[in-house]
Amino acid sequence: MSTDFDPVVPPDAQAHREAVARQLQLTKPAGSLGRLEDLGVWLAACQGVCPPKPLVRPRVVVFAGDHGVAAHGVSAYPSEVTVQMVANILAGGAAVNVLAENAGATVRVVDVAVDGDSPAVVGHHKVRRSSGRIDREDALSQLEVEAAIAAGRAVADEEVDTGADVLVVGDLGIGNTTPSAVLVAALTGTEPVAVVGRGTGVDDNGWMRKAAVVRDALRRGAPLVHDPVALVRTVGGADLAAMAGFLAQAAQRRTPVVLDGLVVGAAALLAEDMAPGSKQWWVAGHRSAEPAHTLALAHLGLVPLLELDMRLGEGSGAVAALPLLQAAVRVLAEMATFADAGVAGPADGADAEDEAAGPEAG
Ligand SMILES: Cc1cc2ncn([C@H]3O[C@H](COP(=O)(O)O)[C@@H](O)[C@H]3O)c2cc1C
Ligand SMILES: O=C(O)c1cccnc1
Repeated sequence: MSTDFDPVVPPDAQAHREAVARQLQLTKPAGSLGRLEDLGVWLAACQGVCPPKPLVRPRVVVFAGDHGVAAHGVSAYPSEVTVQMVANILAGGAAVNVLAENAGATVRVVDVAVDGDSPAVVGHHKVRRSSGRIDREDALSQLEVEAAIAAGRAVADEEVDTGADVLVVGDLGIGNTTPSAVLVAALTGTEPVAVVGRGTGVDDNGWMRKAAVVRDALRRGAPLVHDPVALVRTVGGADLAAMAGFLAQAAQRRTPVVLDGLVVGAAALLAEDMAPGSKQWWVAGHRSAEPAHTLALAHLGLVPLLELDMRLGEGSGAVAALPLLQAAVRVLAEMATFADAGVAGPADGADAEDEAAGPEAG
């Protein structure tokens, strides 16, 4: 079944140890590159090799889908924008395209549930047109939720099989911050008002309509919090289900993923429940300005790399962080060691070796 996952294999402990030791041999005071060092160690462990190989094929996958709630005043923009933005991404004009090009990454769009005929996207993974209006009806049928999760998994397999060495997940779909807020509230046990943000920039009246929709949907979803598939079927959507399948499958395929903001964060909560331990293969690219994103990150125990007050989606915050991953790998692989460079190491009595034996991250 599309919803059964094998136990997650953690990133490689031996490569992790070697990377921690190598960081101490490089020509810098121990620990002086801070979290950039941890990032390099994690990527070496994900690759199972130290020094790690440069990231040569970063790939961004944007999952697009519409939402029935968008017709009820929860967004500052109309639903037509979704299909129009799919075209914009395919033409290379969206923020994610520019940020991806800046990082040497390529972008793919997967139409899972766009309400209209989206222009040519590679492969057919469409589950339905728009997900159901979650405050009154289920987002998906049982067959549809299984198809959506399977689609996300198949896309992850395709990307890994064609050489992606790091994956970035993005979202596109007017209204999608509403089901995402519901999922985060349900899975973190939070009050509706604390998860409702401005999304694309709704005004006060829009915010109140959104809060009412979140409250009603949360009531429908509350009994299902221990069943992630039932939860996303009832109060999520096809795009969120596909993202969850993609995230869990990336972990199955031992491929690192950079997470984006609230929408991807909601899918990550689902994926971690579907395949516990998957989060060891993810890094949080940024902290979105959406309040529910902070709750999702805290629940997953992930600390974001960037805090730029971004609130766009499309994978933009994750792609903005991608150059840090590339830098972290190169530092660990390309810096000279004290021995190579003829630079004196720590003075006698310094405790660099103690630090090497310290607790392992990740
Ligand atoms: C032009 C435009 C480009 C976008 N790119 C991502 N989003 C983001 O905003 C939408 C979610 O916010 P809400 O829940 O308030 O509708 C999604 O399309 C998401 O991908 C965009 C939104 C717009 C308007
Ligand atoms: O954080 C996000 O994922 C987000 C925020 C606003 C709009 N769309 C997505």
